[in-house]
Amino acid sequence: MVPPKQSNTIDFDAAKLQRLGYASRTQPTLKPVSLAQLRQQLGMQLQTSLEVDRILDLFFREVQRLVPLGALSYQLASCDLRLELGERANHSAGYRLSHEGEYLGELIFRRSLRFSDDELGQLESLLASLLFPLRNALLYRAALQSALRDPLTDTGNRIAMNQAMLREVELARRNSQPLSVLMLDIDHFKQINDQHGHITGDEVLKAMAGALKNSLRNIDMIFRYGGEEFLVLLSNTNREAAQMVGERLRLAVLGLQHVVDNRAIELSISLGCATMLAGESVDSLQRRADNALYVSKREGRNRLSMAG
Ligand SMILES: Nc1nc2c(ncn2[C@@H]2O[C@H](COP(=O)(O)OP(=O)(O)OP(=O)(O)O)[C@@H](O)[C@H]2O)c(=O)[nH]1
Repeated sequence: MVPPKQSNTIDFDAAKLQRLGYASRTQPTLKPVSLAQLRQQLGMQLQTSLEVDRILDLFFREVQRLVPLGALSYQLASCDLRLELGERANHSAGYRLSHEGEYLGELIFRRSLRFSDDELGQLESLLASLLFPLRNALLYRAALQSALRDPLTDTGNRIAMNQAMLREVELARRNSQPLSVLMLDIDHFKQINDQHGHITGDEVLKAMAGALKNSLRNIDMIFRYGGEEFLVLLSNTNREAAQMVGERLRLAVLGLQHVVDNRAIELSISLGCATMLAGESVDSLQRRADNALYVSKREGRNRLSMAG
């Protein structure tokens, strides 16, 4: 941990916190305790979960038995983790967390009153109880993620795809929202492998996945379900919007300049799109998108076909 610095900050993010629903969350009043008691209790409580957000939520709640806080924010950019709890305020004390040289993220306490030196000492002491549970939760999260991701393209794998399809179909049905699926496949990929070798083939796969991801919204999900086959799940997206996204993806890949031996490899994809029908099953939705992809291949490739 590096020493804290107090700072006065202008509260640009309060509106965002409110939107996320954290601002209105009221904290139950817990009985005050001594520092030693709280450290002991935290040591046990924080081991009851392996979820980062649950651990930080517990920590935020418990610490306030000793030091009143307005908000706690945590971020670890390398893991795409960002968490905001409570209501933001002007005064902050920030800590860079690390454990045996391993960086565990940045944690900031905030409130409207300045922190006293005593309070900062207490916060630092309590932070020590957070390090082990937080590190374990981060390791667990990384293990879970690697079980669900394709390491070459950093997209979801087939297991993640099956889980997401079930979840999104159920959510779309419950919320009466549209859901669309795009299935896509690189054209003549075998030729690329045959002419330039598998390593180049792998590089093309990576570059293509990157181009697809850059053309999607954060909430869209992309999975590699076969060698050179990808599925994109577009939540809350109707047929017309999905058709636009599909075209955007097709053009993004067409515009990719992948150069090997001073020559650009020509790349294109074929796509099939289906939008969920009332009461439709996961299998049927996927099958209709796959059939549409087959139509695109049959009709000459480098095109998008919409399922009827
Ligand atoms: N480099 C590389 N190649 C792969 C990977 N997975 C599958 N492939 C190759 O992808 C190629 C797929 O070939 P096909 O199914 O014939 O399809 P295609 O050549 O793309 O032809 P169309 O889809 O009909 O346009 C095969 O040569 C596989 O070996 C991978 O992870 N890396």
